[in-house]
Amino acid sequence: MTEPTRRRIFVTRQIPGAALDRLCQLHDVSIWPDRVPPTPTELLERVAGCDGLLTMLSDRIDESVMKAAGPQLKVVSNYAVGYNNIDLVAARERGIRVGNTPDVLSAATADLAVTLLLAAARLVPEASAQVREGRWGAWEPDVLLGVEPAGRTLGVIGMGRIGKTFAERMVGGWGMKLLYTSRAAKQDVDESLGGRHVEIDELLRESDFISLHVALNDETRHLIDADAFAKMKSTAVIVNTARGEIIDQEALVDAIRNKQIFAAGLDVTTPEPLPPTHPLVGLPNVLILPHIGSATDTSRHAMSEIAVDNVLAGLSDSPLRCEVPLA
Ligand SMILES: NC(=O)c1ccc[n+]([C@@H]2O[C@H](COP(=O)([O-])OP(=O)(O)OC[C@H]3O[C@@H](n4cnc5c(N)ncnc54)[C@H](O)[C@@H]3O)[C@@H](O)[C@H]2O)c1
Ligand SMILES: O=C(O)[C@H](O)CO
Repeated sequence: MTEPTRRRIFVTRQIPGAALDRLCQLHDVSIWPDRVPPTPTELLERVAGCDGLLTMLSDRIDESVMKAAGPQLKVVSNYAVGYNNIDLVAARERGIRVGNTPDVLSAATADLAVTLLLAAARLVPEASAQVREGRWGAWEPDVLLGVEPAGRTLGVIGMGRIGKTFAERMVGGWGMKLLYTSRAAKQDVDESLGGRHVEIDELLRESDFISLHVALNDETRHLIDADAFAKMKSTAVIVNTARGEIIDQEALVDAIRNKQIFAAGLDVTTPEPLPPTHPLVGLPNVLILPHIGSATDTSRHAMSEIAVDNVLAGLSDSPLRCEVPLA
């Protein structure tokens, strides 16, 4: 019996768990050894001759990368649910399947959005800094007064898997009233969470807490700009666990400085990493985390399994376990 053909795979970072072992047993796998991503030039060099790529959200997989890989490239498996780093049009034109890792990270990411919302609303970054830096003078009745979510209005922008998981937590736990935007009203959200599908302007005006859960694409880039901040309440808290580019960051800096909104909690920024000298970093009522939404042991192991399954399916010309539609 002939051995199945071993294919060439490039994996752009070491990933948690044992899933890669399955790939290595069947194929010739090369894994980028560093903790920092390959540069665009290094990526072009490393993909040459590959049949499959297992990529991270920080790798830009555009036409030049697909071309550098060669016409035998069958599959790009992204280790993320978001796939804004991949040129889907170029993939479709070249007959390359694209995979992602949905669902298994929804709970972890929704939990982090809750964390950001509560921590930003209670001014945790500044409170913590006061203790660490020896600026905590005394217990005082009127400093570091935050805002409470209970019974207030929550605006969820993008009612997909994570948006809904987050809304369940905030409506169930804090009795929040729910407004949301999405391409269409969601009957299950309206019925189970008392949600109301609204236009974005109404959501921006009425919400006390706003959380972003849309995918990044041409329609959502800078969706939250200076005009949007101008519509928000001065007591509003905004949370972003989606993608940094959905917020116009200069407008966010102005909105915080001018007290147009109360606070912000960000897991995602532009660029990533955000330089420590960036004006957002110095603002006491902005909490910034290093893109850790899916960073739990459970989620990342499950993402590894799906990402490897996606590569294996793509190499055998089968539908992927989680396939991004290209049409
Ligand atoms: N911080 C993190 O670590 C982390 C982890 C997971 C996901 N994410 C981000 O969260 C996003 C959402 O993940 P998900 O699993 O909920 O995806 P999803 O596809 O289930 O939800 C995204 C929602 O955005 C909506 N949407 C997309 N484009 C839109 C547009 N132009 N106008 C209106 N609505 C639009 C879709 O209809 C969908 O309901 C991902 O795309 C990713 O960018 C971040
Ligand atoms: O899109 C995603 O999956 C996140 O940004 C990282 O898990």
